[in-house]
Parts: sequence; C-alpha cells; structure tokens
Amino acid sequence: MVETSPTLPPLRIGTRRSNLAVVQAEGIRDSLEKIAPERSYEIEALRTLGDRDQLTALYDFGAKSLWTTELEEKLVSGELDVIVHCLKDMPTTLPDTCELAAIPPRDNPRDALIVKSGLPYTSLKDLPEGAVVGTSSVRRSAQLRRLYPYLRFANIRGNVETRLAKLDNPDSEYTCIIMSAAGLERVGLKYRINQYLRSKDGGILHAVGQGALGLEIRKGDTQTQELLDQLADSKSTLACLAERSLMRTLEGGCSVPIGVETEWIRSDDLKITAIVVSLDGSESVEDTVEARVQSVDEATALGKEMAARLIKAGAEAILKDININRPSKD
Ligand SMILES: NCc1[nH]cc(CCC(=O)O)c1CC(=O)O
Repeated sequence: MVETSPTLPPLRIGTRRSNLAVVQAEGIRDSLEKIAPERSYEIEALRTLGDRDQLTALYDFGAKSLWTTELEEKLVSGELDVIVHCLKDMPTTLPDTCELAAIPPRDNPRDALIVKSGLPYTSLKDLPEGAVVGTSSVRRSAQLRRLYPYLRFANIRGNVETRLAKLDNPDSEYTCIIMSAAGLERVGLKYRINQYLRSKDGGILHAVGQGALGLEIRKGDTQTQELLDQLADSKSTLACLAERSLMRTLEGGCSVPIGVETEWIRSDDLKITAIVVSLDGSESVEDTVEARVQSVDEATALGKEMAARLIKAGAEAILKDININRPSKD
C-alpha cells in the first residue's frame, strides 16, 4: 500500500480586486505552482477601502493603510495565508501580527508618461504651456512643478484602465497622465507608454518600492515563509528595503513627495538617490550616496544615511510645511 502524506490545505492568496492586482496574484500563483506543484492555490480578490472610495483624493486619506487593512484582518484570522501587494502601497511599518515575507524580482520601477490618444507629444519637454497632467500623486506633481512650472495639474483616480479611459475621453481636461511603467506593462498596456521617466530622462524620481511586489504573511507562519523564500530576489529585496528605510526614517506616507532611485553598481554596491520637494516645487533637497550592501542591516543603514543627509540639507522643514498645509480630511 502506498502511504499518502497528509495533504496541505490550499494556500489562500489574497489581493485587491483591480485587474492589475489580480494579474499580479496570478503571477505569484503560477510561480508557486512551479516551485511546489503538490500544493493547490486559491486567489481571493477583495474590494478594499481604497478601491471603493474613488472620490477622496489620495492625500486626504491620511494613513497609508487604505489598501491593506482589510486584507491583513483576513490574514491574521487565517482566512488568507499570503497577501500579494504592490510594495509601494505597503506601509513601511506593518502591524506586529504580520510580516513582509518576500520581495520577488522587481519590474521596471520608473514612472511613465502617457499622452492622450491623438495628441502629438511624446515627452514631457514637448508639452505646451498650460498642458494638464493628470496625477493624484504629490510626489509626481511636486517634482514636475519644480522642473516644468508652466504645466497644470488635475487629480485622477481609479485603476489603470479607468485612468486611461478618462485620459482618452475627448471631453476630459487631461493632456497626459503619469503612471507606473510596471503597472502598465503587467496589464499589457506597455504600448501606451510615450516616455519612461527617471532623473536623467524627464527628471523625476520614482516612489519607494515602485515596480516591486511585497508578499505579506502572518507573523511566525514559518511554513509559508519557507515557501515564499523561493520567490525572493536578494538584489530587489535589499534595494527596496533601503528605499523603505529612507521613507520610514523621513516618516513620509504615500502622499509625501519623496522620490528615489536605487542602482546596483559593481556587484554589491548600492547607489541611492533621493529627493524631497515642496508641494509647489519651489524648494527641494536631493542627494546621492553609495555603500556596500550585502545584508538587510546594511540596506537599512544606507536608507537611514540617505535620510540623515536629506534632513541635514533641509528636508525636515519641507516635510513639516507639507504636513501643516495638507488639506484636512473633512
Ligand atoms: N498609486 C497606486 C499604484 N500602486 C502600485 C501601482 C503600480 C504597480 C507598481 O508601481 O508597483 C500603482 C499605479 C500607479 O502608480 O500608476
């Protein structure tokens, strides 16, 4: 007689209910099926507060956890085993019942310019005076205001497909929008990207963790941790942890204009560049630092060092001013 090992229950993968979130969760499920084909996997896509409320501007939500709280409750209660997040939507400090188990290989971290269909512009510098950039991200608008003071800005909310539809509507005010390149590429919309933006091209730095996924588990769930270890990418992990350490030290939420870029030079040296910009773009501090990074502690230390340099250059005054002038929730 053949002994059958006790079968594990299906691993329950939770995510938000946007097309992008589901595509991401399916990608993780497919990778897990290759690594551990004996196990079965289920995806549960949940509508979160951030998905339901499309009207409140992002900076009015205050806490960054609008995408994560409801999923974490299900994780802690055992209804889910892992949550697949966009890393940039994850608060830098998690509830102490949960932990960040793994960061898989990062996709393109850059922002992308998408121009309204039918308009001839192909880069930020082509945009005429008064052109309207659709974005609800103060990180994006503050950096653009600094470099292109003649542009105008309007909020835009909704998932990737909704934003593109709003852009292309001939009656909408938008000339262009800025979205994450990774988000567009994952849902098959790479062809809509007119320009990839970065410090050397267009001049704007991306968000902390942009282009990476974060896999969150119940604290102490070693079985799921060991499974997810096999999806982790050490270079992506260390770079993203350095970025998150910078953000945590500056105490910025998703709505604080901190732009960042990390780049591996030689095999173990990480270069980090970061900028903090006032909402109107009139003030900014920027710096670059480089260090050997071979461990989580060294990544964290590099992020802290970057934050210390920005604070020394005046970042605190800019951030304090932003918090005072932030529109209230009511
Ligand atoms: N702001 C919301 C958000 N969070 C993660 C992504 C896309 C995926 C990623 O960049 O990791 C997006 C959309 C966007 O910024 O265009």
